[in-house]
This record gives sequence, structure tokens and C-alpha cells, in this order.
Amino acid sequence: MTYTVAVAGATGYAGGELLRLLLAHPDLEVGAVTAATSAGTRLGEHHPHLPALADRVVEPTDPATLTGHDVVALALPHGHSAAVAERLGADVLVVDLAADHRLVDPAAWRAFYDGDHAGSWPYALPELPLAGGERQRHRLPGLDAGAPRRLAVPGCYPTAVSLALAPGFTEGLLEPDDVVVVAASGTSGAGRATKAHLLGSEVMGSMSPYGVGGSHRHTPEIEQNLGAAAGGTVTVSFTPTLAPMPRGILATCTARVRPGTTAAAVRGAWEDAYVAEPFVHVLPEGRWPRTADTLGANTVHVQVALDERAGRVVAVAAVDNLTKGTAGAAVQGTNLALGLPEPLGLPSAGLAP
Ligand SMILES: NC(=O)C1=CN([C@@H]2O[C@H](COP(=O)(O)OP(=O)(O)OC[C@H]3O[C@@H](n4cnc5c(N)ncnc54)[C@H](OP(=O)(O)O)[C@@H]3O)[C@@H](O)[C@H]2O)C=CC1
Ligand SMILES: CC(=O)N[C@@H](CCC(=O)OP(=O)(O)O)C(=O)O
Repeated sequence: MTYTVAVAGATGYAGGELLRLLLAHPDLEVGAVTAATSAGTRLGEHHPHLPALADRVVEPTDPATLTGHDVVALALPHGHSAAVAERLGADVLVVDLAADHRLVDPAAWRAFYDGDHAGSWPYALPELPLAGGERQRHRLPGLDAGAPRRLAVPGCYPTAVSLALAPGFTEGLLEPDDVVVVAASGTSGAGRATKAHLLGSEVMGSMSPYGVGGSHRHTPEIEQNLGAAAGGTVTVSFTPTLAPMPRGILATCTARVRPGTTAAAVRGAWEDAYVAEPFVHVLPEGRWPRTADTLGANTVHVQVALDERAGRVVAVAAVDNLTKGTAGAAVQGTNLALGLPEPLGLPSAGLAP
């Protein structure tokens, strides 16, 4: 059976990556493609790398255009998803690539975002290990009658950081109050709209931090995920940095270990957590993740070491912010919600060098 997917925000980076993945998927096909100011233009103007869709006309993002599809993917700026979703039937699978429905705690939303909290939807990070031995995939909707037909796609940094550190929390190896993360992102993470700090002359050949001092909006999402892994509260100091590359995230995450934690216990925890996961690869000992190895792939590359002198675990994860960090996760969650094999149609080979 083939399912049709409407893509709202189709002219943006996340929408474009989703369209690329849909073109390669055997059971999903591209339906309406919509945007705002770009309505009436052809998709080829925005995504020349997708010639199969070049003549598609971009439509306005309204209920009339979006209804009649099995799946509606919302790759819109934050704050728009709820209003669109509430005008779609409860039977339509709505997949939100924006942040609007990721946070469970309204107070956390209010502390980091503008506008009202739109409520939380099932969180599409299937591989996330949880306290008690479950995985997040067990909490995602399937085809059961009455299951919610709504999915929240994780943020790109939270995908990398949460998968990098979660095994240490489910296994009780890490202290919950001493976690420090510094992550570098390619510029496509900021979207396509022109922003002064993203001008080529300011980004090329330079790296810079932003959202410093615990102010980045992915902090509560990371803490929510690691808290679910730990079965309690986890506090994270998170600093993002902007790297002179178009895509990719490298997250370097350190956490203080509990007394008595050995290097063998650390290695075993991480390997056991992901040995059966098709998209999360714990690299062989001594090899460290590189963003290039994950580009265009729905993969996360992870490595971990115990810094015995400092008493800290160092876990590093690489992802493509647009693939596993956004559009790939949307497809993976859609597969689960439609009862398709979870990895169906998703690339696991990167583009290096
Ligand atoms: N870039 C990334 O790495 C990631 C992005 N995301 C999320 O995905 C969403 C899209 O991000 P991204 O693709 O980077 O952003 P872009 O700025 O590249 O694209 C935004 C898209 O939304 C459309 N749009 C803007 N305003 C409206 C509106 N009011 N109604 C309908 N459509 C509108 C734009 O259309 P138009 O051409 O007409 O302006 C464009 O298609 C965001 O919520 C972002 O947080 C999530 C994880 C990672
Ligand atoms: C480099 C860069 O600017 N990255 C974005 C995060 C990527 C993203 O879009 O995440 P959301 O889905 O949560 O918005 C940022 O730091 O805001």
C-alpha cells in the first residue's frame, strides 16, 4: 500500500530533506507541497537537487490543501503547528518537525519559548533507552484503535546528546547533576531564512558559541530525555556552537561517573544499549565520530571513553541535523505509526569524504 504525505514548509531545509527521503521511500509518496510566501512558485526554484519534483507548484498552507492525505508533515517555524493540526482530522497522521509538541512540562516551554504551550505529542526518538528497560519506541503510537495520530520529531541537538549519554543513565553509571555538553552544528540548523550571523563572510573560517549560559531552547528537551533515561531529574549545561559547514552536528558530552564505575562497565553499557539498533552505531574502540560519515544518512555515530583521571565519561555523537536530526526521524516515526518496518526507505550510508 502507498501512503501520501503532504509536506508543509516544503521550500525550507527540513522540508527539502524530507522530500528527498520520501522520493526514495517505497511506500510513501509526495502529496501536496506547501509554504507561505513561496506559494505559487515551482519547487525547482527552491530545491534544484530534487529534479523529480521540479515542476511541482508550491501551494498555500491551508486545510483545503492539506486534507485528503494519509500523513501531513509540518516543517514550519515554531508556533504554527498546533493551529494547522487542529484543522486536520484525528485520523490523519500529523508529524511535527518543529519544537511545538516536544516538551511535556508547560513550565519548561514557557521558560524557553514564546507563546502558549501547544501540548505534547508522542516523541519520535525510538532508540532512546528509558529507565526500567523500555525504549521510547514502545511509547509511540501504532495502528491500534484510539492511538494518537500525532508525532513530535526531536530537535537535532537533543537527538545527538540524548543518544550519546542515555546508556550511562539507564545503567546508573552517571551522576545526574554534573553533565556538560558542547556541540557544534552546521549552519543549515538555523534554517534558510537570511540571518546576519549566518552571512558567509561571518561563518566561513570561524567558529562561535551562541545560546550560552543555559539559554538555548534545546536544554529542557535534552534534560527531559536524559531524565526519562535516569528515572529522575538530570541537569545539563549545554553550549551550542556554529561551525563553518552546511550540515552536521558533533556533540561532545561529559558527565561525572558514580564511584566505582569502570571502563569495562562504560563500554558494556553503551554497546549493549545500541547493539540491536539499526541506526545508532557505537564505533569500534579508538575510532571517534566524524560528521561526514553521517551526512545524508539516518544514522548516529557514537563513541565513549572513561576519563579516569577526571572521573568523567566522555561521549561523542555525530548526526546529520537535517537527516536523523529532523527529516529521517520524521520518516522513521511515520513508518512506526503506519505499521511499516521501522527502517524502511531510510539511508544508513553517509556521504564521506
Ligand atoms: N534545519 C534544521 O536542521 C532543523 C529544523 N527543524 C525544524 O523544522 C522547521 C523548519 O525548519 P527549516 O526548514 O530549517 O526552516 P526554513 O526557514 O528553511 O523553512 C521554513 C519553511 O516554512 C515555511 N513557512 C514559514 N512561515 C510559514 C507560515 N506562516 N505558514 C506556512 N509556511 C511557512 C517557509 O515557506 P516560505 O518559502 O514561503 O517562506 C519554508 O518552507 C522548524 O520548526 C525547525 O525548528 C528541526 C530540526 C532541525
Ligand atoms: C545552527 C542552529 O541555529 N541550529 C538551531 C537548532 C536546529 C533546529 O532547528 O532545532 P529546532 O527544531 O528545535 O528548531 C538553533 O540552535 O536554534
